Amino acid sequence: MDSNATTPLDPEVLQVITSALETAWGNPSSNYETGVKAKVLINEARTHVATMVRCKPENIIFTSGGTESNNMVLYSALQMFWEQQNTQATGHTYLHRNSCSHRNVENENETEDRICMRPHFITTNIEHDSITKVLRHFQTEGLADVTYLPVSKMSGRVEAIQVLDALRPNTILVTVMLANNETGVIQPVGEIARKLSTYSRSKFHTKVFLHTDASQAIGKIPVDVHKLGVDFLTITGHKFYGPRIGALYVSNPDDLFPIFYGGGQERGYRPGTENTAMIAGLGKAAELVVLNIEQYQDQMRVVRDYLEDSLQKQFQLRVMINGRYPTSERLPNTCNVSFLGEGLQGNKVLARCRYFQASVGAACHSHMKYVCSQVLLASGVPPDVASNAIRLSIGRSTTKSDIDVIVNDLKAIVNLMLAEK
Ligand SMILES: O=C(O)CC[SeH]
Repeated sequence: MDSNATTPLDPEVLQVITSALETAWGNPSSNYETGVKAKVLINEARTHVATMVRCKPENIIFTSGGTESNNMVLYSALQMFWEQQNTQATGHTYLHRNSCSHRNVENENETEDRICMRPHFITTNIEHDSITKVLRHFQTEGLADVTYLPVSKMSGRVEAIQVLDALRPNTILVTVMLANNETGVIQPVGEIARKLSTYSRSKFHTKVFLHTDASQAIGKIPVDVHKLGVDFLTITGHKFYGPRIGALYVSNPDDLFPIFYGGGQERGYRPGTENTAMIAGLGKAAELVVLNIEQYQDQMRVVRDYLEDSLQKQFQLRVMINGRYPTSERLPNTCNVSFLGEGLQGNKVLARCRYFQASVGAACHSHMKYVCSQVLLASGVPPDVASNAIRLSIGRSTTKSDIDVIVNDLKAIVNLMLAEK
């Protein structure tokens, strides 16, 4: 019941990986048969991943996972900003970042003719750490200014008008996740793209790039990069029954800069001898999504809704469904729920459940001393409710009979904990 943390390999994916490990071990850069065999698998996988997000194969770069894909976008944006400044004849003196790092434009009165501009990023306050911590690093190092837009406590979403209001002449990238990993709330990325493109060009005569981390959305809802209108989109294999690698959609590869250097693999954007078997597995996982996304989506939604109905019947006023807002859409598989009452902290309830495993929030925070989810607090969930939250995320194989077992397990544990008080 923690599919948003990770998913097992689909059996067909495992079979493809195993076969590739055995038969496609050659170096894909080698131009003899053994290498060519590997290269063919990689190109087939690229085509399947491209089809999954409705783009051309040449717009897909394979990476080690969502974190690397997100880092590539953010570091590329830094480079793009300086490329733009060095070529734009604007009358201002744009100093290189090293000469700006000691100066904080936001706190100094810069004379018009020597504006020391740093790139400006716009994001939200509910992003994954592989976005937030990179941007915090940029700020600490004086490399960029960042605006963290608060999502609405009434919808769990950020609105396009907030993005437009935050734009500055030096804004280079907007990054907003497509769906949140804890609440499942889907963000209006397509609407942001439509408004951002016209507004930034009319107001600042610059292109502001748009990225979305689609890690939690792919495999649960249809994802079409052209409908979304994004310049970059992050893909994470282990969220949709694929291997622990990832990919990055890039609308214009010329806008992408490598974050490390080596051989010419991935057209130089992501050097390193390719992980052929895992790439082949990612391609199979993508192929399965293309073939089955409607079925996956419907199955997950039916079971998730049955879960929430069952919890409300069993617990009535003692249960709160978090992340469900009248004006927002949610991923079909995510249920964030709190059992109300003193002593019913989410981690304590889960520690006593015997028939299923789940989490109180993002897996990458599980090492931290338990504090309630910052995402839930940001999304308007009161602290005493957020501290009692557990995240239940349905998988492709979760059934209604599974849900009956889980709800009965929760009922027994919560009643026991209440009786012990
Ligand atoms: O939300 C999760 O568990 C995956 C990201 Se760390």
